[in-house]
Amino acid sequence: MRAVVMGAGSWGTATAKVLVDAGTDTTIWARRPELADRINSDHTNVDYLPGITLPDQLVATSSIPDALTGADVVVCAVPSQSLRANLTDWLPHVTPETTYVSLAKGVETSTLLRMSEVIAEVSGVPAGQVAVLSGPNLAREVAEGQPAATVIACTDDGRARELQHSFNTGYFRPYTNTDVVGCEIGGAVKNVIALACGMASGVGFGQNTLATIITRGLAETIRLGVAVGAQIETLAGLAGIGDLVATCSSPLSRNRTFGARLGEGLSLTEAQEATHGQVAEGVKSCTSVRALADKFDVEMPLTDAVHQVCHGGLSVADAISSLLGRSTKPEIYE
Ligand SMILES: NC(=O)c1ccc[n+]([C@@H]2O[C@H](COP(=O)([O-])OP(=O)(O)OC[C@H]3O[C@@H](n4cnc5c(N)ncnc54)[C@H](O)[C@@H]3O)[C@@H](O)[C@H]2O)c1
Ligand SMILES: O=P(O)(O)OC[C@H](O)CO
Repeated sequence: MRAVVMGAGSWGTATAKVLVDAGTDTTIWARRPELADRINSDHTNVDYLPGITLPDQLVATSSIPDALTGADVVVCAVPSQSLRANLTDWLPHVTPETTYVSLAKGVETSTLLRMSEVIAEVSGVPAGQVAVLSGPNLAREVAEGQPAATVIACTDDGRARELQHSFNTGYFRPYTNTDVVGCEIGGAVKNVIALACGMASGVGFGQNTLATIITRGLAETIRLGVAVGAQIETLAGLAGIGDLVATCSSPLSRNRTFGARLGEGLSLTEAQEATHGQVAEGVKSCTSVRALADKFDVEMPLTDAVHQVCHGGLSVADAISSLLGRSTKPEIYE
């Protein structure tokens, strides 16, 4: 079995390392030839994972045909909003029987489709040929070989189990699940909630506030998930609460860090400049997650507030006042 990881950013590179460490024959595609050359010659990706040594067996290329021809598994490791355009370029070189694995955590803003739906629509393959890998997986920690678990979700359970084997290492433990919807909703919404946690932390609030946002963030994730067909158990698992806690708590999270910069008083443009091109998915996905919630008539006050701060000109202070000024209610409600 040969895997190709399409995208050599933080998570694409860490995932390629996992695959090689699991004994899978792996190629990584980088947009820039100089990055591919550096991975091949120095076994490093200093732009995204400085200080990490990549396995000698990892082969890099900047040629799309060379990367994709003959690949059994295509791992999609580009940002959510660019996946459709990238796939369109890749498709002529992909074998029809290929299994796709989506790493992207977002909802397409133009269509409100989840990433597995975008892959199935663009490629024309059945849903059972598309898997999702999602969990509490901060790229740097995984690349360092720190213990972590993840979920490989696919409606075709046999395919999920084959992939589980290809990604299983002594430090990275994949579980299977057939609930693709739950994994993708968990992954997309946690980025938005991490922005909210970052904002609170940037303002100077402590753990009570963060725990409140995480818990109420999970409540709105579950409301949306159930409305679109997810299983609650998935959202109580690694791709739900697991990823939510990791992302909302870690200074390594780009989303949390982006939110913290807004909380400290930086403008959206200043916060964007400070990311140095690395994607904070929640900034765009707060728009599509909010639109999906509107479509299914689901209440998501934290997502609304993040959207208003990022795209509606609301200050973080006013967002906090408006959230706390809402009418009181029972904790558990429909
Ligand atoms: N970094 C993590 O810790 C992590 C962990 C799990 C999941 N993810 C998810 O994986 C996906 C990829 O994240 P990442 O961390 O590798 O991102 P990144 O910003 O570090 O890298 C993105 C990669 O995609 C490439 N790319 C191709 N087309 C692009 C385009 N049009 N615009 C921008 N970049 C383009 C870039 O060159 C780069 O190699 C995201 O959806 C993210 O939410 C990230
Ligand atoms: O750095 P972030 O905020 O994109 O989050 C990284 C991962 O999704 C954590 O699982």
